Amino acid sequence: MSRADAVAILPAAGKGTRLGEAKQFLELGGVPLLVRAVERAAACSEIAAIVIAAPPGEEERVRDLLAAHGADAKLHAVVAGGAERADSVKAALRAAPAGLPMVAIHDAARPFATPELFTRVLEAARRTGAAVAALPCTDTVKRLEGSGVTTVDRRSLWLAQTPQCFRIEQLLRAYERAGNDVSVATDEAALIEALGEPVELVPGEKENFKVTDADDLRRARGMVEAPAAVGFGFDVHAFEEGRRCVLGGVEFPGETGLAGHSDADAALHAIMDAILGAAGLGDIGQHFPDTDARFRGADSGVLLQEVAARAKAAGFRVQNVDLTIAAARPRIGPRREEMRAKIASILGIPEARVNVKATTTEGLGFVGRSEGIAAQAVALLAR
Ligand SMILES: Nc1ccn([C@@H]2O[C@H](COP(=O)(O)OP(=O)(O)OP(=O)(O)O)[C@@H](O)[C@H]2O)c(=O)n1
Ligand SMILES: C[C@](O)(CO)[C@H](O)COP(=O)(O)O
Repeated sequence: MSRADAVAILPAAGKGTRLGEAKQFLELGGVPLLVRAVERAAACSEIAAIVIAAPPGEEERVRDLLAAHGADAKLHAVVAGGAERADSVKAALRAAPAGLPMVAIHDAARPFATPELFTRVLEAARRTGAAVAALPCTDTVKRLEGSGVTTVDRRSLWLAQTPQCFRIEQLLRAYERAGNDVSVATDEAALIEALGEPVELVPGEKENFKVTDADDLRRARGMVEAPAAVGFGFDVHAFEEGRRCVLGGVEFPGETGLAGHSDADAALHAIMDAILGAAGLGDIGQHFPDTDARFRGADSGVLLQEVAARAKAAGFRVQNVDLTIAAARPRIGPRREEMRAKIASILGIPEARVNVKATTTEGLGFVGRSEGIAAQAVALLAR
């Protein structure tokens, strides 16, 4: 029968040595890892209260983050964690509310455990005293000793996850018995095993992996973030006698050019804004301000290349671009394929992924009156 008899403890005081930075505050799709882990525990109806071990000095930050994400409904306390995982868990246990006989310990670095997994492990722990989510080993396991490799019988091997659930009195007894040896235990169940008492293994979840290194972080982000992003760009430049006419990276000799700080290529500017928009990087004015003398007369092709590089640095690759130029003159049609090739080569993508369209606006508006040129573009970027 289900009952709210458990406190969830989330150790979140680690330093993220293997990742290269503390990971509990890193965001997955705009939500910090720790907040996601708390949300999963809190969604289990059998969890009545949550205690978090934060990096010392970051307790307030953790409280504020949970409140900001509306994830603090079951929060009972945030305490300062310790140098080792066991120190953090013990500090949290000391702050657990009285009257709850069960504890579910769950890594703040496991953001994808389902609430049902908490329920299943708690049910087993009420039966056995101690239970752990774990996955059977599905790869062949090798042992390397010196230069000798042998194969280990995997049929009895399981990979432990969290939640790990216990009767609180039993876990406290295990800590007491372990004394100073506690820091060598990489999980809590090992302490119960050391007492010679049973631990039940409950089938875990493949998605409940621990974010330990950079590959794990990429995988976690891939699970929650959209695989692609779309952006829209729009630009207008007025004609100005005496300037070169450059559009879509192609020069139109003999045609009146456009006014602007750079070469005023409205078409490439629209593409740049579409890419920046998809990557969430603002607009070209922020990247190449017209108050900066370095961009006077700049080749917009070079700027577009730089924009694609900045989008790539932010984790995006341009997939395709669709451009529409609104111009009474020059005539775009005869130069369309040249423009496609130029844009594709600047972006480093096949020509088939660049489309160029043109309209004269049927004589209407500022374009129709030949006062200037407008360009619109959409870009699709993949992560
Ligand atoms: N002194 C510590 C060490 C770890 N943890 C927590 O225990 C969980 C599992 O630890 P791990 O994945 O190893 O995280 P880190 O200790 O941060 O990573 P690393 O070992 O690479 O430094 C994490 O939620 C981590 O914040 C903790 O509360 N206190
Ligand atoms: C508790 C644990 O997540 C079970 O797999 C694991 O042992 C934690 O180890 P870490 O080295 O602290 O990441």
